[in-house]
Amino acid sequence: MVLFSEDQIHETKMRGRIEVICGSMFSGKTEELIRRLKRAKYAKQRVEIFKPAIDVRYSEENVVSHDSNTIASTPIDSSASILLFTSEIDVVGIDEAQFFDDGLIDVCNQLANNGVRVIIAGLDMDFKGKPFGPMPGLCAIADEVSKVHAICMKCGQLASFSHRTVKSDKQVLLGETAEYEPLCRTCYNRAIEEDKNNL
Ligand SMILES: Nc1ncnc2c1ncn2[C@@H]1O[C@H](COP(=O)(O)OP(=O)(O)O)[C@@H](O)[C@H]1O
Ligand SMILES: Cc1cn([C@H]2C[C@H](O)[C@@H](COP(=O)(O)O)O2)c(=O)[nH]c1=O
Ligand SMILES: [Zn+2]
Repeated sequence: MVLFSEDQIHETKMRGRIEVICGSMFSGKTEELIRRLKRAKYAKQRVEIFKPAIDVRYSEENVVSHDSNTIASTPIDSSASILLFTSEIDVVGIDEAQFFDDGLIDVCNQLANNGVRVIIAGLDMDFKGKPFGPMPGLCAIADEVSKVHAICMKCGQLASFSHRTVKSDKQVLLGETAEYEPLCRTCYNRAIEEDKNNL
């Protein structure tokens, strides 16, 4: 699998395609998204970046990684708004895609069919280990999916799961290290068993 995109044709030539960067929290999705978008800007491409307006964790306007890398973005409430901002655009970046409606799948297909390179970052699974929002559909239509991993906070192996450490059953609960920890499959299953026993 090609983990990081360094393909000259994909990066600098006008050709519609969909790239998905997915994984658990703290796996480097936003950093990788920002890296690809900054490279597109160096290549003098016209770039537009979107995030869900509900994601006000680090900034209302910018896309910001856990390591404080940042890039300016347009916060929007609905995936349909993306089409209003993307005439004359070469590359579209979307962060926290799991929070968008399912209409995002059609929007991304339309953009790619019109020659736009679409780069999407999002959580593939919620805290219950279930597929999150439009992410499975986006993975299905993507030309390339990069699954990235955090480091398990309990054993140091690669982590694919986001364990919620506070009591809440809502699917959407914004948070960082005070609310979530990335865990590998073994440590996640153990933590879920412990959570059940502590109810
Ligand atoms: N357990 C962890 N494993 C890996 N990176 C971590 C961990 N905890 C904190 N980080 C930090 O998170 C950064 C990745 O942040 P970010 O790109 O925002 O991730 P994501 O968008 O996937 O949540 C890493 O560079 C590192 O500084
Ligand atoms: C697992 C999980 C996460 N969230 C929230 C928590 C954060 O605000 C974002 C994920 O951000 P990151 O850039 O991937 O670290 O999503 C949630 O609402 N529900 C969940 O199940
Ligand atoms: Zn582990």
